[in-house]
Amino acid sequence: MNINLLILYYSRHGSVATMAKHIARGAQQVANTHVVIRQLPDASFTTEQTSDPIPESGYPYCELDDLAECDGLAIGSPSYFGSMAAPVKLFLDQTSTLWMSGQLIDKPACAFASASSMHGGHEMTLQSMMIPLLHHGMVWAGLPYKNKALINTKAGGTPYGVTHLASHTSDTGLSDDEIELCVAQGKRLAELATALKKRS
Ligand SMILES: Cc1cc2nc3c(=O)[nH]c(=O)nc-3n(C[C@H](O)[C@H](O)[C@H](O)COP(=O)(O)O)c2cc1C
Repeated sequence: MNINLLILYYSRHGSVATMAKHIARGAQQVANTHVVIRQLPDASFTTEQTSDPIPESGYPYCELDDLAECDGLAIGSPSYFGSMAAPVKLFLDQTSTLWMSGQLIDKPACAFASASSMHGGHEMTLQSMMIPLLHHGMVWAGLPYKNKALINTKAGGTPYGVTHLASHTSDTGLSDDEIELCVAQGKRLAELATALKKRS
């Protein structure tokens, strides 16, 4: 049995994009896991999408079908004022048809985030993405404390999902603990997606 995981993110400066790649690496440690990575375009103030349909660089933009077809979801955003960034909310607000058809029920989901201050909303940002996915009936996949990096980290990383503490000025990238937690998060999502798909 194969499982399809969707890793969906918005990233303006690259931190969340880097996390997505490490989460994919973890997911790919689980046999028969196919990972699809998709990004989201910027949102404009007029709420019209102004981006070209094909991004200048990186992964294709996410379409609703990518979400409908996944067996598990990792969704990532920068922390903007302690919450998910507008492009992520805009995408989620277009998922009513999936909510009505119940297509995401009993599929596992996790969230990941990057924030530039230690107490500036890591958990709140994860929680903001968790709530709509719980409405969809998805099963939350956090990070258990058996991952020692959760205790050791001096930067990001929470039991609600992996985060990155980005620098205000020049970000030096993810810490070793943050990378370890990204990989653990991806692996756990793939394992849960496999178990839940077998059960259905
Ligand atoms: C509009 C805006 C609001 C932000 N709000 C917060 C915040 O509430 N807390 C925080 O720690 N960082 C905040 N930041 C910093 C970003 O979360 C941080 O730079 C993040 O790492 C960006 O991710 P990216 O590199 O994937 O774009 C904010 C940045 C912007 C542009």
